[in-house]
Amino acid sequence: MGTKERILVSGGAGFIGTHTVVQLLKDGFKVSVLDNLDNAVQEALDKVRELVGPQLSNNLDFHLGDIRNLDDLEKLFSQTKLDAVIHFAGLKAVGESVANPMRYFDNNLVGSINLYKVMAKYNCKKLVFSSSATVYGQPDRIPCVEDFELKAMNPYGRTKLFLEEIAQDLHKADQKWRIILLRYFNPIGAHESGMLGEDPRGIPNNLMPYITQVAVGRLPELNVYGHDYPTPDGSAIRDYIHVMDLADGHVVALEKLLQRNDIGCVAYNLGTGRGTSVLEMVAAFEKVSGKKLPIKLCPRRAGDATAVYASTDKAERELGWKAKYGIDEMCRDQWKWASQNPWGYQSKP
Ligand SMILES: NC(=O)c1ccc[n+]([C@@H]2O[C@H](COP(=O)([O-])OP(=O)(O)OC[C@H]3O[C@@H](n4cnc5c(N)ncnc54)[C@H](O)[C@@H]3O)[C@@H](O)[C@H]2O)c1
Ligand SMILES: O=c1ccn([C@@H]2O[C@H](COP(=O)(O)OP(=O)(O)O[C@H]3O[C@H](CO)[C@@H](O)[C@H](O)[C@H]3O)[C@@H](O)[C@H]2O)c(=O)[nH]1
Repeated sequence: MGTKERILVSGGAGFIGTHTVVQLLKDGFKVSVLDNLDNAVQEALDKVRELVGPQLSNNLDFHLGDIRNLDDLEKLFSQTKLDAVIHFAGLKAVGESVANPMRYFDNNLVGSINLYKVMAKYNCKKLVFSSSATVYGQPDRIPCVEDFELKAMNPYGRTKLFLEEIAQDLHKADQKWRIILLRYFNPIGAHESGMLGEDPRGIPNNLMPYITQVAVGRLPELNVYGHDYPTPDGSAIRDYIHVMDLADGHVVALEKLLQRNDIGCVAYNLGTGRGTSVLEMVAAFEKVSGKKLPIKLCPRRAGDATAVYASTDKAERELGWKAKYGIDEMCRDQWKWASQNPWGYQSKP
């Protein structure tokens, strides 16, 4: 297979980024990763290289840099011809964004605007953007359909909402832009090899990393936030999606972006279309890991929705993409990663 275009993957050392880079390299793309390692480590990209082997690793280069710094972007774009960008770089902790909104506006908004300026200057106007189901706010109806009204519930969500609107405006002003906005539901799981996975810094905010750290003994028990929701078991429902399905979704979106000139600026949900409750997730994880997870039933977490899941029709119809994996495979791969790497990419501190 010959090599294809060169893709800039901003934030490519992070959780979703590393899994996507593996699939891009395997698909024959050349990849330049730009990451400031704010929430990632170099070792993650070493694992990517190990996974794809020495030959495909030649198609991967890493640039330590920050999208808030125009010089870092200029340096990269002036030295390398980039054909498209998958833009993952950003901060994503909802609670932190409430406490420190300026950090989120600076990193996610200013950083992305810088990136788009430099992309335009170097005539690289093909973009896949990491949006989020957070743009649906507390949806009035489920499943969430792409043309629902959007709303932000917190500063993190506001950055995603603004960035979707900024992308629409960019395209309105200059039709050479081709932009795909991917709204991820709840990405979990890990590469099936157990070599790549999510490695959050500090105490995890999200359900699956928390469950994992309880299972390996790093945390004593799981707090289940809310057991009085109007759902069958009283806990909240989300649409969890295997990170490898998500990675494949990026590859198909990118292929479409490169092949078609009638993309415009368009949003797709990436989810499975199925909802799973917190307690169902605990049970599924216990089954694959053989570990009993101590849980504590706690009050609802402020700002959480009762039930959120995706309509996947549009992605199926227009991208030809559908998630392959279910909850059991997500838990299996999450456990493989965690049991092989209980302290993530680095050894026990
Ligand atoms: N994981 C989720 O639940 C989820 C859900 C919806 C959307 N998203 C979005 O997907 C994207 C990737 O998420 P992830 O889960 O892989 O997170 P992550 O934190 O693992 O990856 C983000 C990467 O971006 C890098 N980064 C952050 N700020 C940067 C900057 N200014 N310059 C250069 N690099 C920078 C980080 O070091 C990290 O490697 C984010 O934009 C996130 O908001 C994630
Ligand atoms: O220790 C925990 C952590 C979470 N939960 C619950 O588990 C569910 C899922 O929570 P979490 O994993 O934090 O995901 P969300 O709150 O759905 O938000 C994630 O998914 C959104 C949609 O993609 C993104 O926008 C957010 O950035 C990302 O954190 C919620 O009901 C939480 O209350 C617990 O019960 N205990």
